[in-house]
Amino acid sequence: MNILVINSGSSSLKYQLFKMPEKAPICSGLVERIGIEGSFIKHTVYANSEKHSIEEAGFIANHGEALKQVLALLTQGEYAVITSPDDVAAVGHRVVHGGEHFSGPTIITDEVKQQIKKLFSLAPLHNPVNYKCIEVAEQTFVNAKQIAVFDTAFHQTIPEQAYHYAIPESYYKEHGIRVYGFHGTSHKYVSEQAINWLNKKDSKIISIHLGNGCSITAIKNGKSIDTSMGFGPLSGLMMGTRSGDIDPSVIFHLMEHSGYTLEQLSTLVNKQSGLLGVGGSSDMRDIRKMVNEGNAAAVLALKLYTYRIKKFIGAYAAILNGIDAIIFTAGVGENDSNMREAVCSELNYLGIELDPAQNTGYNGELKEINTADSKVKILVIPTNEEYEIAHQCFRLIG
Ligand SMILES: Nc1ncnc2c1ncn2[C@@H]1O[C@H](COP(=O)(O)OP(=O)(O)O)[C@@H](O)[C@H]1O
Ligand SMILES: CC(=O)OP(=O)(O)O
Ligand SMILES: [Mg+2]
Repeated sequence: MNILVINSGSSSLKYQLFKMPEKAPICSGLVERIGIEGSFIKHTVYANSEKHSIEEAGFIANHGEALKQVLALLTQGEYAVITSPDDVAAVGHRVVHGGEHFSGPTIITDEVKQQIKKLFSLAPLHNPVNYKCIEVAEQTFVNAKQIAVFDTAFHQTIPEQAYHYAIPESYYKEHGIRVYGFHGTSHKYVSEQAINWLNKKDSKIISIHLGNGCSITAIKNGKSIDTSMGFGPLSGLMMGTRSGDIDPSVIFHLMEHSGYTLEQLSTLVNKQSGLLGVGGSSDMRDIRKMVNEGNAAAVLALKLYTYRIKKFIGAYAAILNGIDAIIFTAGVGENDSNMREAVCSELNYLGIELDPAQNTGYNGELKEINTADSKVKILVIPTNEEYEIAHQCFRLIG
């Protein structure tokens, strides 16, 4: 059986087609820099233990356009892997916000779609796009099962003291206002890899997912016990275009004294802040280039971004009462060695010591980048949300 997985991130669209139960990828690909200059698609086909990739550059304005191009690559031309829509038995969709309703992989029905729709305003960069991808997949793969796997699911184990905001209980009970947490599929996947690597079940791990969206999770014995994103994927670390933590007084102030509307405020903190708002680009590669050219705004953006991660590592070391390993993953975490070095500097008090010689020449596989004496393992682990989603879908329907 073939399972196609569609993973829409805020700046990217990733996909993989797996042959199950072998868990063998037939093809994989990604569209990057959606909506900003320099968009491109990379499509890789695996056959006879070889892989062939093609890359196409050209501005891609939104996720709808990206998905259209992906479907064309899957079904047409030299690197097509699907001859009939019925080659695909199931489509696994990453859906970012599952709210209170979903704690595991779920067959998509009209009712499920309505619930995903209700959460649009809480995950404005994700749920609308996830919904759109579901509709396109339903029209394209008419006979396939459509399955949603939610970012929020892995964080269901977070205890009350971490998920309850310090507002009256009725807001939780009646309105579902609590920490949900996101990037759960990624934190689950990389922490399981780390636990295998450590060969230790009673583990204390800090997983740092730095993509366009960024979050950090404290994981004790394989279970999420706290995470930096909250009611929506907006709080915590500084991100590509999102502010991360901000005192709500700022919002009240802008409403009261500058006449900001709800929509303007949402746009400000979701789309115009973070690396883009402070440094001038949402993409860390651009920020690095600007820093090298001496751009002061980009230098400041990098400072804020790094500082916030360090602060959370300290907090999570405290709630875990120790750390066995920290994990760097996703676009920035996997590719930006300077970021890893800056985050780990002056954390020797916590037993975190990075080895600069190990921190270079990353080849896309799990790598330990700490010194031999470091008490804490520092791991770079490529995330694979698509693999985890395919696995969960297969368990549901296989
Ligand atoms: N070589 C690189 N060096 C630094 N940052 C990178 C590199 N490659 C990708 N990135 C960063 O990773 C981000 C994309 O990460 P990804 O996890 O794919 O994002 P998404 O949140 O859309 O899923 C880009 O916006 C960019 O900031
Ligand atoms: C939840 C989230 O921010 O996801 P992404 O980083 O893929 O945009
Ligand atoms: Mg992502």
